[in-house]
Amino acid sequence: MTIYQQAAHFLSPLFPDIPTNEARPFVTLTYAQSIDGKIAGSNGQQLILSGNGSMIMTHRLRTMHDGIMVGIGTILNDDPRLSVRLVDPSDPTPPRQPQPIILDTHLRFPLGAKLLHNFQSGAGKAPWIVTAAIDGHTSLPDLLSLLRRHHGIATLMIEGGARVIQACLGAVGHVDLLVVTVAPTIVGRDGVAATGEMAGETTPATAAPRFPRLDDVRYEQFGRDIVMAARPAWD
Ligand SMILES: NC(=O)C1=CN([C@@H]2O[C@H](COP(=O)(O)OP(=O)(O)OC[C@H]3O[C@@H](n4cnc5c(N)ncnc54)[C@H](OP(=O)(O)O)[C@@H]3O)[C@@H](O)[C@H]2O)C=CC1
Ligand SMILES: Nc1nc(O)c(N)c(N[C@@H]2O[C@H](COP(=O)(O)O)[C@@H](O)[C@H]2O)n1
Repeated sequence: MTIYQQAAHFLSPLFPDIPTNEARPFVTLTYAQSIDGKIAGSNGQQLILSGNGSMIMTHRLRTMHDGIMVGIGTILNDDPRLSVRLVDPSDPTPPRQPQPIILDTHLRFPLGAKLLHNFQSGAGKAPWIVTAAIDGHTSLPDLLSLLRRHHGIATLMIEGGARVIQACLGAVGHVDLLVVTVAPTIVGRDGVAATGEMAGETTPATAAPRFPRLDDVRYEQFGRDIVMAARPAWD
C-alpha cells in the first residue's frame, strides 16, 4: 500500500457519505502537536512537526472538505497556502481545493499573503475574510450556520491556530471529528500549547468546565508520527 492509499484508507471511513446536518457544516478540527502538546515553538515560531506521511494525510483531509478555516494569528505567523499539493502523482485528476476562510475581526489580513498569490496563480480559491464580531469575536455558531445555509459549505476543516483550537474545543458541540497528528518531538515549556490555556464553557450544576469526551477513537501510524481520530461528545 502506498502512503496515499494508506491516508485514504484511514480517512474515508471517518466521513458520512452525505452530511445530514442542515444547521451547520460537518466540522473537522485538526492540528499537529509534539509529544508535549505544543503546536509551535517559542513566540509562535512555526514548526514542521508532521513528517511526510502525516502531511500527505493532512492534504488528503483538506481535499475532503468544502472549506478550510484558520484564525488570523496563523495567517500572520505562518503565511500558509492552505491548498492541496501532496497528492498521488499517479492520479490524473487535479485535487479539489477547499475554500479558505479566515477569522479576522480587525481586518489584519496582509495583502502580500501567499493565499492571495495562490489564488492569482490559479492554485487555490480566493480567501473569504470573516470580519463580523459580537463582543470582539466572531461567533462560531453563527458563522457555521451562515456557511452552511448561505455559502454552500457542508464540510469544514478547521486547522488552528491555538486560540481557534481552544475556542472550538472549549465550547459545546461545534466539532464532529478531531484529527491530531502527534510527532515524536519535544518542544519544551516555551512552545505554544494546543490546549494549555483552554477554558471550557461551564456546566451549570458543577461550575466545572465541560471539555469533550472522545468517542470512536482510532489510531494510525504514518511514518514516525501517530495520527489519532476521534469524535468529541459533550453529552
Ligand atoms: N501545528 C499546527 O498544526 C498548527 C500550528 N499553528 C500555530 O498556531 C499559532 C497561531 O495561533 P494563534 O496565535 O492562537 O492564532 P489563531 O490562528 O488561533 O488566530 C486567533 C485569532 O483569530 C481571531 N478570531 C476571530 N474569531 C475568533 C474566534 N471565535 N475564536 C478564536 N479566534 C478568533 C482573533 O483575532 P481578531 O480578534 O483580530 O479577529 C484571534 O486572535 C502559530 O504559532 C502557528 O504556527 C497554527 C495552525 C496549525
Ligand atoms: N499537519 C500539520 N503539520 C505541521 O507540522 C504543521 N506545522 C501544520 N501547520 C498547519 O499547516 C499550515 C501550513 O500550510 P501550507 O503548507 O502553507 O499549505 C500552517 O499554517 C498550519 O495551519 N500542519
